[in-house]
Amino acid sequence: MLKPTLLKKSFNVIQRVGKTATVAGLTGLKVAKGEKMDAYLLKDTFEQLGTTYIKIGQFIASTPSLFPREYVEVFQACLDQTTPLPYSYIEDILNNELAKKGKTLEDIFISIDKTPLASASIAQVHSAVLKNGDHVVLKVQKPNVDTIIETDLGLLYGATKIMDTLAPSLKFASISPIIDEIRLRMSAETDFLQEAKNIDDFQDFLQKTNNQKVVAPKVYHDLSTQKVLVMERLFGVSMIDDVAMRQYCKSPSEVMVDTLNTWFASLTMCESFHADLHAGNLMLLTDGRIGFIDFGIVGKLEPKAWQACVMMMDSFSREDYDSMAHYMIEMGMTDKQNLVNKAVLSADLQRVMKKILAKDSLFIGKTIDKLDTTKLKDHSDEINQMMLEIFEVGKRHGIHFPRDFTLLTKQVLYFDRFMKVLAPELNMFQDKQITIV
Ligand SMILES: Nc1ncnc2c1ncn2[C@@H]1O[C@H](COP(=O)(O)OP(=O)(O)OP(=O)(O)O)[C@@H](O)[C@H]1O
Repeated sequence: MLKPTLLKKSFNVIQRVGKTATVAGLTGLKVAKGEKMDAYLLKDTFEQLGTTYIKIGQFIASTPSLFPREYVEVFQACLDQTTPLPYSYIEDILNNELAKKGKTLEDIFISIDKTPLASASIAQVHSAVLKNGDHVVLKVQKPNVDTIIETDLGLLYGATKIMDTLAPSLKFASISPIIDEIRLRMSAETDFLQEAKNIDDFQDFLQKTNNQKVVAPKVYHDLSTQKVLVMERLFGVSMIDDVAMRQYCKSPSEVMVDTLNTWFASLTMCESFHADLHAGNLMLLTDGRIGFIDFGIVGKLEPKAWQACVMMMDSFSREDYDSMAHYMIEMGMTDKQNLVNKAVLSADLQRVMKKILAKDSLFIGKTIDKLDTTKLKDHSDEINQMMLEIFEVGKRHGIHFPRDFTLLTKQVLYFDRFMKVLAPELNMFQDKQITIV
């Protein structure tokens, strides 16, 4: 039974999300000054409301094309760490899932550590040892996560529809596609068989490219189900900790170069690319190799779209706006290609970009390739703003970037953030050690 307070909360949230989304340019409005405080309040509310809202919060953080910068920034700190569930709940799920395979815990494990390695909103991770002596980790989906998400999203969707009928002028309809998108991402994240496939694809790619520097944990398919993922346990340190990393490598910067080269290569050579590679999902192993973990969120990009994206950035660095417009059209969805007026788009890009470049002394009179790149890293804000402006200009001209381009942008911003700690001297797009295409 739905509690009225829950329903009220949902309406409250939808109202706030509605404001966020409409403010964000769906209606072209600008964000008011007090908006940052609102963003903090909303983030706190989401953290309290649990799984679905935390995931929505993370969606906001990763979709600068849709939400105002204030919200994107504040939601980047949306915490997905929860108080661990007592092991008895996890054991119940393990028993149920293994029973589907005709197995029992006693058949398979010597031991399972009851203290989790990690506990987030969707899953809890425990280490264990198999009967054959292999060290593994068990990623176990928390009870009823799928039902909770479906109910919450259903409620939000329903609330949107009601608001839409009652107050059509508020443009709540624009939120339904957002909820659809979140539902799509969440259903992928709650299907561990899909995650297992993503890991397999990545391992095929490593093998195909003869990459000896990076690994992903081997999946134990015969023990894995939609709710339990059994994987090889990797031993090492998280790349959040650059001091700990130095025990196993000469320079974190070299590790960063190998990480970036592998990820960029995966964009065109792997079935999918890892789209949630924050420093916590990267490990430096005790043997010096790099471990990619947590393949719950992946993206797919047509090689042609990625090539066009790189060419677009290149055109921008040469201040060649005609060429920039050409590649932007190539990147976007093709159905309206013929309707986009390239000359007007080019002029629009030139106007907007020049305005941004003129705002900051760092950029005055310089093309990107002539900038002091050490300073460039301190200006990621301006770079983010440029990305947002490119999205905006595109939108005005009817160009819709590929869906997974948002995931790609988010990932690049992630790299940008932790490179500041691990490799402050490195410039992702200019360093000769890094191969982007
Ligand atoms: N194969 C592995 N070997 C060693 N440790 C692992 C492995 N897989 C996961 N872990 C540990 O468990 C933590 C959580 O795992 P994972 O990121 O897959 O779960 P999650 O629920 O998606 O978490 P989050 O949403 O915080 O990224 C990792 O940060 C890491 O510390």
